[in-house]
Amino acid sequence: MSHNGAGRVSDAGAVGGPVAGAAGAGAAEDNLVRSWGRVRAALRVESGERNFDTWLAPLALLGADGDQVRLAAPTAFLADWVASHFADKLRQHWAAQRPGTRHVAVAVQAGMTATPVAATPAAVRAAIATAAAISPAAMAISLPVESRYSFDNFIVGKSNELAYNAAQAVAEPGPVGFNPLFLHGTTGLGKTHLMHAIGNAFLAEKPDAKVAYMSAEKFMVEFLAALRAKDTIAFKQRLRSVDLLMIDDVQFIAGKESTQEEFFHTMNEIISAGKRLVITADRSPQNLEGIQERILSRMAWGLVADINAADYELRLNILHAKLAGMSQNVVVPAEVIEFLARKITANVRELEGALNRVVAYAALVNQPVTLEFTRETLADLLRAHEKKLTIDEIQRKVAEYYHLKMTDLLSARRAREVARPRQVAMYLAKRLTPRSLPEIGRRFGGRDHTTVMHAVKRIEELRVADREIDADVAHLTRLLDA
Ligand SMILES: Nc1ncnc2c1ncn2[C@@H]1O[C@H](COP(=O)(O)OP(=O)(O)OP(=O)(O)O)[C@@H](O)[C@H]1O
Repeated sequence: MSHNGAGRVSDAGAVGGPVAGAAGAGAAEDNLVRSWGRVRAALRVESGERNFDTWLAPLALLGADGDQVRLAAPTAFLADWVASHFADKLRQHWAAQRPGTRHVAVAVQAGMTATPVAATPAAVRAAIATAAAISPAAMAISLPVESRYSFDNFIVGKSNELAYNAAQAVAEPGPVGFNPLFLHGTTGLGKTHLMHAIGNAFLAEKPDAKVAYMSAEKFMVEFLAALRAKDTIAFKQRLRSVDLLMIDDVQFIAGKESTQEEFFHTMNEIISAGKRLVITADRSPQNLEGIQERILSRMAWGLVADINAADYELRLNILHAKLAGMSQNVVVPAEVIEFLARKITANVRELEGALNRVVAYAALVNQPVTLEFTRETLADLLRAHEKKLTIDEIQRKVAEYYHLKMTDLLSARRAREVARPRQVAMYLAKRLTPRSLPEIGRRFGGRDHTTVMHAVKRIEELRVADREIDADVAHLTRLLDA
């Protein structure tokens, strides 16, 4: 895919750039955030909800200077896509908001969360609200929760059931046995999802309640802005008047002393007033470094629930649920779902992203989703997850599968019942490992590289002509988890 038009892809500007960073609360940045809100609103209408959510919602505003606006995308794929499909629109809408804008650069910002602070729908809604002459200060408590995250579409398994049950308890009216609720787990395992689900369920029970959700980074940015504007009293009052306060990714304030001071007092006031507090972090309180002891012990007073990596069964259930919720009419065979669940193990965000990518691409190029199509579409992602398969493992599995001894497989015997499995093993070694033909030859009893080449060719032909061999190879590939 080419980086045409707006895709003057540059290095990612720092997250601490003019908009997303702590120092970015000035009037110019406010204007920029408001413009971004309007650009996004226009794009949402123009492109349709589905396209917008898939391709444009994950973008974050990094900043602007001269004739250029800088955006960030969480993956290279998305950056490419946006550059090649939305370049003109982005440029056109930005130029309308910010005269003189001639380029919109989309940078890849690895590790960026799906909803960076400067571009969460909440921030955008708040930005639009601000544009409609609500004072920026009102943003602090008016950050709405996202309706698309609910308890209903959170899939429960062993790794997250404690967190899920605790979250439900916090959302129910009536007394809660613990406060705060502290949810922790590594990235992309559903902490933010659960927070929004709490907010939605709480508001469903008590529509007049005041609910605030914000990232710890946003807490800091707003607090520092209030400090600068000598308006901290209003900041404190706004935040402490809520019925349910949720602070996401609290590890962000590690080492930020004045913010921690304020955070500690906010926590205390909320808890002692009997309001609910939910906090998330990427690790447990005892493993958070750079956070004041008194904050840690306050957190540990409540309920600390961890979310662990999803196991295979949960990954499978999540994929089925996400697929059922998709609007595209694309058939995804069970073997593809199983393949994704087997391969993408680290976090749910990535799992969901992989499924979206395959489905969106299949719809775009009008092709059926097959295992091969999935492998090709996700080649970069899968490479990163590849476990190092060795020739030795392949030989063992093949020998076992065909009920042969290893010594036979590696011997000089040419009888068909040994020679064919040997060719299959060579073929798999070539396809599934980065080893060269001469090296594979050496590992198969010192054979020449032309023998290996011949074996690979032969099996390729047989896979087309002989169903049984094709099924054997497919089965072995699965057994090898490749
Ligand atoms: N159990 C689950 N069921 C359904 N969807 C899930 C589940 N767990 C995670 N997800 C989805 O995975 C994506 C990432 O989750 P989320 O943003 O909540 O992660 P997180 O733990 O807050 O990550 P980070 O620490 O990076 O902010 C979301 O789209 C969320 O809906």
